[in-house]
Amino acid sequence: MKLRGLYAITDSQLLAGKFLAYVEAALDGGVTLLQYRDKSSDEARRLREAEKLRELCSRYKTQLIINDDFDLAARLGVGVHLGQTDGPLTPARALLGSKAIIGATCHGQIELAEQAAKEGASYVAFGRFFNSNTKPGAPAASVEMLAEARKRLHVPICVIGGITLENAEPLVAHGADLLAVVHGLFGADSTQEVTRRARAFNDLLKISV
Ligand SMILES: Cc1ncc(COP(=O)(O)OP(=O)(O)O)c(N)n1
Ligand SMILES: Cc1nc(C(=O)O)sc1CCOP(=O)(O)O
Ligand SMILES: [Mg+2]
Repeated sequence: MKLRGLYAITDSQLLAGKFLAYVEAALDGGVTLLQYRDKSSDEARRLREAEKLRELCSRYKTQLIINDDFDLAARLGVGVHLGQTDGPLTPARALLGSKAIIGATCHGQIELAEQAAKEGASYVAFGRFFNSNTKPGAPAASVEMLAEARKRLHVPICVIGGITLENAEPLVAHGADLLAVVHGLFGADSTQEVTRRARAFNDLLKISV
């Protein structure tokens, strides 16, 4: 099945004290991929939280992706997202198996995406498209590049970086399959608002949940 939909990404600071409640609210509104992104080195907590997310995802039939750490992904039997400095795709694919979802960061460079697709990436991620609270220093990507990438690539295209309900539409119109969002989804005042936003992102992608 082609990967398309809302790609929710967790943020340990933003979700402090409301982690599982906000994640479940998002899943309730419809999430195709959920990424566990925790940049700390507290391995025991990371394992505990990832296990809880795996259980939640299995209840909501959502695919869990671990950021950076393919050993943790292999331990849990889930997918992984790898940046340009997080290790090569080929051994990750060998470790996780042919069915695992493996994503690759490609910044604003179509050549990186072509290479990642050749090495077996399940989706390629371009960004940052807008100013991002979560990762302000990420390299920039443009809508023109996205349109060109759509013509050249046959793998699902994920977009990331400062995406909100207000600015996502042109990205969908220019070929994005997956909208990867932290603040624009979880930076909400209530669980009800998280669910409403998730549903609205799915409406933008014309996905019925
Ligand atoms: C879906 C998605 N796209 C891009 C990234 C960024 O990955 P990376 O460049 O490795 O940076 P960190 O997230 O690890 O700080 C991502 N995580 N997810
Ligand atoms: C983790 C990440 N990677 C990016 C990239 O461009 O590669 S932007 C980003 C942060 C996404 O969070 P928000 O939706 O809050 O901007
Ligand atoms: Mg990374």
